[in-house]
Amino acid sequence: MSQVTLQPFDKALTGEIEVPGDKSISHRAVIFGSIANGTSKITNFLDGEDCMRTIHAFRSMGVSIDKKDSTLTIQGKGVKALIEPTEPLFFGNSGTTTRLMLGLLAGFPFFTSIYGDSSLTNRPMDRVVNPLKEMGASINGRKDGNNLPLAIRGKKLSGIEYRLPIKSAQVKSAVILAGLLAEGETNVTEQTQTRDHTENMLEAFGADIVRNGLTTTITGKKDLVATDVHVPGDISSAAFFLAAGALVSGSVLTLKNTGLNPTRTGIIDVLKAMNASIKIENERFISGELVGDVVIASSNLKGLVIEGDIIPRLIDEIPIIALLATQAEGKTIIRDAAELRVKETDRINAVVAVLSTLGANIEATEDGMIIKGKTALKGGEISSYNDHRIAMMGVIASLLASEEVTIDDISSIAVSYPSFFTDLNNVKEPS
Ligand SMILES: O=C(O)C1=C[C@@H](OP(=O)(O)O)[C@@H](O)[C@H](O)C1
Ligand SMILES: C=C(OP(=O)(O)O)C(=O)O
Repeated sequence: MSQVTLQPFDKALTGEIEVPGDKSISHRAVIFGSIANGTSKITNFLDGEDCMRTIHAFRSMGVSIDKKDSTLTIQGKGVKALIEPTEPLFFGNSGTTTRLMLGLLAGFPFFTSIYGDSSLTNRPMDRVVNPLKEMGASINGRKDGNNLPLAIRGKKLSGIEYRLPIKSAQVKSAVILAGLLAEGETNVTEQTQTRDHTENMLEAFGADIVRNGLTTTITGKKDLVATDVHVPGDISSAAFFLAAGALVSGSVLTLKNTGLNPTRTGIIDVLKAMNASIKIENERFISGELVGDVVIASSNLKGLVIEGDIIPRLIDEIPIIALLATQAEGKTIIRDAAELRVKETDRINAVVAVLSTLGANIEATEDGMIIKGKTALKGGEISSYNDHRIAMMGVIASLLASEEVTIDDISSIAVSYPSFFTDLNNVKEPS
C-alpha cells in the first residue's frame, strides 16, 4: 500500500514533458521481436510493470531479451525455437499481455498456464477464447475458460473469417496473432477502427498481411524478419498532462514526441471540441507511427457529448476526460462506453465515486456517465481502486482541489507510467 496526501496547488504548470513509451506498442514490439528471426533493437520501450509481464513470458519460453533502461535487444530465433515454460506465466494486471499472448499460446506446440492479479483474474477472456477455439485452440480454465487461471495446450490452428462482436483491439490482435501461426488465411473484420499498432508492426516485420478498410487478412506460417522499433510517447499517459495543462490556470505544457496515431487521438479531438487551446507541432513518422509535439494551454472549457465511433479512440482516457468535464461549462454526456466496466476496475463506478467525493456533479449510466459543470472541487479521501488510470486522474484532480486530497494507494501507477510524479514535479511552478 502506498498512500499519498496531496496539498492544494495554486501555481501553474509550465515546461516540457516527454512521456514514456507507448504501452500498446511496447507490448507488440516484444512480441514480434521475440517470434521474428534475428536481432531487434527496441528503443524508448515502456519500463512499466505491464510490459515487463510480456518480457517475462518470452524469457520463460527461452528468448534472450536484454534490457538496459528503456532499450531492449531481443535475439529472436523464430517461433520454432520457443520452448515450453516450466512455470505458470504470471501476467499481473495486464489485459493486453493476456489477450495478445493467448492468441500465440493457442498455436505454440506446447503447454502453458497463465494467471494474474485479482483484477485480471476477474476480467473476461471468452472474447478471445471463443474465436481461438473456432481456430482449433484448446483452452481450459475457470468459468468455462472465461477467467484466469487458464491452461493452454498448443494445437495446429486453422484460419477463420471472424467478425468482431465487440470493438476491441486486444481481441482483433489475438485473432491476428493466432492467424500468424495458423494454416491458411485468417480474415478479421471489425465494426469500427480500433488501434492498429499490431497491423502496423506486422507490416514492418514482413508478415503477409493485407488491410482493406475494416478487414485485415493474414496468411499464416510466414517467418517474420527482425526489425528495430522506436516506441513513441504514450498519448494515454500524455492525456493526464493535456488535461492538467487545460485545467490549471495559467499553464502552458508541451508534450514532446507523443504518439499521434489517428486511432488513438480521440482525446485531442475532445479537447478541441471542448474549446481547449491545443496545437500540434513537428509531426513526423517514426517506425511507422505518427509522432508530434502537443502544446496545451489553460482555457475555459465547454461540455459535449462523446459517443459512437470515437469511443475506442479514447477508451483509456475517459477517466481523465470525466475530470475535464467537471470543469467545463454545461453538460457532458459519455455513452457507448460499457467496456469501461471490465477494465482494471469498473471505471464508470470508480470515476463517479472519486469525482463525487471531490464535489463534482456526476452520475453513472449503464454505458457511461453524465457530468454537469462547472463545479469547484474540494478535498477528500479517495480510492484508486488499484487502477493506474484512476490513481493518476485522482492526482490531477488534487491540483484543482481547494483542500488536501488523500489517495489510498498509488502503487498501480507503475503499471503504465512509473515516472509520473517526477514528470509532474518538473512542470510545477515553485510556490
Ligand atoms: O490493444 C491494446 O493495446 C489495448 C486495447 C484497449 O483494450 P480493448 O481492446 O479491450 O478495448 C485498451 O483499453 C488497452 O489499454 C490496450
Ligand atoms: C485497460 C488498460 O490496459 P490492459 O487492458 O492492458 O490491462 C489500460 O491501460 O487502461
